[in-house]
Amino acid sequence: MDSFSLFCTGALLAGGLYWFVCVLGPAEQKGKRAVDLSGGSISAEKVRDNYKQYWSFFRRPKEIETAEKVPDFVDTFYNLVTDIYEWGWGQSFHFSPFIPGKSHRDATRLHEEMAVDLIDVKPGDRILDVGCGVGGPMRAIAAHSRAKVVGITINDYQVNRARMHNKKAGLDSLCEVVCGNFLEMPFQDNSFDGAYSIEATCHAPKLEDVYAEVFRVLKPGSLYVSYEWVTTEKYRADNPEHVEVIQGIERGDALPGLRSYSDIAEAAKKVGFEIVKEKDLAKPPSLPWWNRLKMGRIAYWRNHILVIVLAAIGIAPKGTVDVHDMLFKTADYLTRGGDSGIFSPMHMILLRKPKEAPSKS
Ligand SMILES: C=C(CC[C@@H](C)[C@H]1CC[C@H]2C3=CC[C@H]4[C@H](C)[C@@H](O)CC[C@]4(C)[C@H]3CC[C@]12C)C(C)C
Ligand SMILES: C[S@@+](CC[C@H](N)C(=O)[O-])C[C@H]1O[C@@H](n2cnc3c(N)ncnc32)[C@H](O)[C@@H]1O
Repeated sequence: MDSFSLFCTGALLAGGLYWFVCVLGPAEQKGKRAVDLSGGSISAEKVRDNYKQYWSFFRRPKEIETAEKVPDFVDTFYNLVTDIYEWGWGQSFHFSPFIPGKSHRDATRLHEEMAVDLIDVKPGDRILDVGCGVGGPMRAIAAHSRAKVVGITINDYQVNRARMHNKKAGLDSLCEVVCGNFLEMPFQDNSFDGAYSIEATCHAPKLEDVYAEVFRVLKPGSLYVSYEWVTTEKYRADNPEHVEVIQGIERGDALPGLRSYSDIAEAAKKVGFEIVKEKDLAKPPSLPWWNRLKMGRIAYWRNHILVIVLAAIGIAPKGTVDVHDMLFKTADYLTRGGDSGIFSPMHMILLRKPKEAPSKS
């Protein structure tokens, strides 16, 4: 081959690689690039070990005996997945019903705005985002309601990402992010005018514990809405396929056991909330929330090849391939959970802290 052909071949290969990594890299355009994938606060050489520890802890979610260790492993999980989520999904780490003619971004925003509309807040109110991720919902909600949103997440890498995004969006005067455990929140009693949680309380080993904390920090008379991950009335514990799907969802999403839809209101009543409304937002006429996962399948294959290449050449931490592989399989379990109707990630419950404390008899 003469030097001109060699040059052309090299340029073509380099151009192709640039296109594959930097242009085609994200499943959709989000801001995080494939070349920036990291293990969150975990140093690159420890990513694989942390993944193995995570995996052996959550392998059999229903058999986790040490519930007090769950928040630490959930923290590890978010160190491992936060960059991949941002790269392949965006800044809002949740699902939303499919809306024909609307982009995923718009459908996501509408699902978030619905939460704050339900809790009836006024501009200037102080509201709590329980399990805020990197703050996608928080920013949409602050911009829509002009309320001041305080978010809490167990993962310090997410705190930094969220603060950076808030600043970039010019919303840092309305959005504050705190690193902490939602099972023991660093907030005063009766200090919030409202609260919401979007697909986050499913990480709590006992739902009552997180609901009790939200109850404590809310002002009397104020509202709390939660979008819960649940098994539906179609789930049969004696059906091996149902069990496989639910276990697959639990393992790949750091869940210490999914709850049944019928347990949610019970937990809320137990800590003193009044039930205002309860509705599975995934049910018809809503269109499938899992459409987006199905539509992304080819992109996830491409992403997997990209992650393998980036890890092989030392740009991404080695364990990223294992983490991506786990998410790839989890996407399939979630899709099967949606298709079969045995799982919902948006069982909505709207709760009120009573104005008067119930009298002790
Ligand atoms: C509420 C939770 C997270 C819900 C979703 C935001 C995430 C659940 C599964 C994730 C993903 C699966 C497949 C990934 C794909 C292989 C990769 O190439 C790009 C990112 C994914 C699409 C990733 C994105 C986020 C999820 C959809 C839980 C944890 C309680
Ligand atoms: C799936 S993400 C959802 C994030 C956000 N609500 C959204 O929709 O983008 C779950 C969030 O809950 C947080 N979380 C889980 N367990 C927690 C705990 N014990 N204390 C505080 N945050 C927790 C995680 O750190 C993560 O930010």
